[in-house]
Amino acid sequence: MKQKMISEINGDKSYISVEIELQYQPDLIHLLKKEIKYEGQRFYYNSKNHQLEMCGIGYVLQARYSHLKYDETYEYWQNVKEQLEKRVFHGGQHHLKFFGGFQFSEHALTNEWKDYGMSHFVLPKFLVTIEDNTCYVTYTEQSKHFDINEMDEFLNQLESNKIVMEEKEQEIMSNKDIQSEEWKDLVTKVVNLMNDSVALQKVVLSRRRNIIFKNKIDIEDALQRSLNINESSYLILFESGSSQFISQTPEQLCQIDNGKLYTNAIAGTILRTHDEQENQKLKETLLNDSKNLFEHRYVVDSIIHDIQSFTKNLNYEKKPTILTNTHLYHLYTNIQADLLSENVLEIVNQLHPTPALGGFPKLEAIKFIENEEFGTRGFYGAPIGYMDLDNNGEFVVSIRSMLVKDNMATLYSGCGVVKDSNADSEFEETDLKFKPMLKALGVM
Ligand SMILES: C=C(O[C@@H]1C=C(C(=O)O)C=C[C@H]1O)C(=O)O
Repeated sequence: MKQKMISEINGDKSYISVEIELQYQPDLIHLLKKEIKYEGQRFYYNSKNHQLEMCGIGYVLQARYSHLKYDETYEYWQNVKEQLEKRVFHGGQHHLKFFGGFQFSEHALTNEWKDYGMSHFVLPKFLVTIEDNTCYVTYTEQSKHFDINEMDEFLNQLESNKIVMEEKEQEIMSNKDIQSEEWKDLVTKVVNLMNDSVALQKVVLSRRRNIIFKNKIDIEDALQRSLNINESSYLILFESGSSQFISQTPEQLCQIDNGKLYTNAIAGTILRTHDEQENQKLKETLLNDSKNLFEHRYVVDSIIHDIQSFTKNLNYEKKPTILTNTHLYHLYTNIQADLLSENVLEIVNQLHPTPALGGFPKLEAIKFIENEEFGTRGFYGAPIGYMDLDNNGEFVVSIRSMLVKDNMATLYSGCGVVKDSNADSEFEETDLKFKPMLKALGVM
């Protein structure tokens, strides 16, 4: 059914944003495929409980900085909001969001990541949001370019028949770990260092795998495969220029919702088997394993320390529970508090990186990673998410992720190293953490 815009809008503000409610729910992966002409300027976001799915098509503006600029990005969004004329053609709230992320740490921008700013947020021209089973289409444009016919064209495209998405067999030219032996040596080096001195107690070390295909990687196929697995995980795509970053992460950094902060600690891992009886034992083992509990404790304590100055009424379970992924069990603790600050990005900045991705003590661990780890993390393990018009928002820790460029994918995975760690078992754990992206690529 075609939706008609009811009125012309002549605002004198810099941006105009109009929103309608659709009477049906389009398939957003199909939509990305249909809007391939916007490739390089699209994002996709599916929340962990799958209650919020959205995709951005075309970028009206991009706020990008060559440094980590949390405050500036927040100010930028406040300014855009002030210059925005909003119209909603339904009774509810306006769904426009400022989407983006901050790279893992302040490092020299390497070639690999140069399509993205160190801080990089975008305002979508078209945002399609499916929330609580209702679909909204939001069209945003600079006032001087605002053309309601563009919205009509977009709605027509959205309504047009589903396109056929046939998964193509992809021929692999090469599939290689990057510096795997050196990585194991690095794990052993850290373990020795930790046994000699207590200065460093936990460091998360990451490694990469490079897969080259004969043809260009089909990103919509990759997203569809990830969705089919139906993990209790987020699914995110963030495009810029000729780069496409994907993460299927189980890990939330924080959610800010009307003055409340929700965050969690995920750290401590055991590999699942196919035998349910064996799995019950594994879960018991994980819940009582001192190495894993120790790793987990650091993350919980550090989060609590980091949020103390801007929260009150802190609430969390004193004992972790189990988070189940397809191949892994993790230790998991939910943390909630009332917020004293409404600056979402200040909170993101305080929390990132938790020792689940950095280590403990935080600064020493980050320094170690900067100096010793091979390659640049870029958006791997970094905060990616959105802020809305009410300054609510959600950011994830973008693990189980990869950077795709044309026919090449670079996969990232890491694990916490403590003084009892063993290089071979950490290698095996990181191998399993590649699996979500290998599946997305149809490699397994
Ligand atoms: C670093 C990663 O995972 C993190 C590290 C974990 C661990 O060391 O046990 C568990 C979950 C994540 O917080 C990754 O998946 O790359």
